[in-house]
Amino acid sequence: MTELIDGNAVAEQIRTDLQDSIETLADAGVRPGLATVLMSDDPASETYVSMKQRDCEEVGIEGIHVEIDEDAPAQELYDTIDDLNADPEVHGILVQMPVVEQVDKRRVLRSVDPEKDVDGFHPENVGRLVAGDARFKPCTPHGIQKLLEHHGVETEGAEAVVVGRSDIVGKPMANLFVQKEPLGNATTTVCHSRTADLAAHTREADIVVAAAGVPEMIDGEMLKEGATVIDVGINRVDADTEKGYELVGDVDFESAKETAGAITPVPGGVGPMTRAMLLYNTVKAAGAQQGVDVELP
Ligand SMILES: Nc1nc2c(c(=O)[nH]1)N[C@@H](CN(C=O)c1ccc(C(=O)N[C@@H](CCC(=O)O)C(=O)O)cc1)CN2
Repeated sequence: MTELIDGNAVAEQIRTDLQDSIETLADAGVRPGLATVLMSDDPASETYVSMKQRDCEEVGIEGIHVEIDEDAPAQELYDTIDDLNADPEVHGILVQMPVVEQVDKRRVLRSVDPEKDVDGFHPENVGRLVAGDARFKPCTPHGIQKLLEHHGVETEGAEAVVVGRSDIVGKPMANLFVQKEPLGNATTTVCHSRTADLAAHTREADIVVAAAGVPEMIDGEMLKEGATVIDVGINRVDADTEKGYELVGDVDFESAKETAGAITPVPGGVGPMTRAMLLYNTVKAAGAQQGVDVELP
């Protein structure tokens, strides 16, 4: 029987477990603050940011949302980041990606104070992750590690294939899998758009992380029997539904579940975990900045 890896359930558990740390901070007079910044009219980005703000409210984090017109000069975004860096009530800053074309993405990543960089995208934090001394693990790959842990999936000695090499998922996921630490120690291959024979790699994998952004590109024939399949893709494809689209992953779920031992659904798999780990990083940031020892789940 194929096991369904329920991201909503694990995320709910993490939010519940974070309550103790949030209370510890409250006892010290600290309310964690997370600023989300959106400079885009992409409907998916708007959805994600409002979900993140709703999560903050639910767990007792102060959510601050800044929306910048997508046609505004890039300087408005750079100035906003400077203001949030200087605001002592803001412990975490997240600039929703992708940013509009007039903005220099690398400048944005460099501008966020590394101690408030709850995405873990600042070059200093990327370097620390690679060096095995992560300050903030990027939310999606960290969430995937938590899913694997909750479902007892062994990474040590496993063959892991990461499909996709994005800065947000593919690269940090591969870096976490190769670390000499729990939920690491995997023999890791990164496949991408120029990989000659993708299926030859995925068929050897005990763990497949699909993060290429191509709807349903991985099917059951491309998998090893019993593999754990983590689907990061959240693609909106036209459909005859109320919203005019449906969400599909990078994995063809119906086909893959015939071969996989365990699999995440879309929606309800990795997405909720990305949001839960953002709360986790915000609580961690608040504790570090205010000198309060918080125990994290
Ligand atoms: N600054 C960042 N930008 C982006 C990140 C990130 O980690 N930091 N990741 C992605 C997408 N993402 C976060 O913003 C994200 C994707 C999906 C979900 C989610 O909860 N998905 C739900 C379905 C939501 C829906 O109905 O559309 C699910 O899968 O169940 C949360 C966050 C890009 N940008």
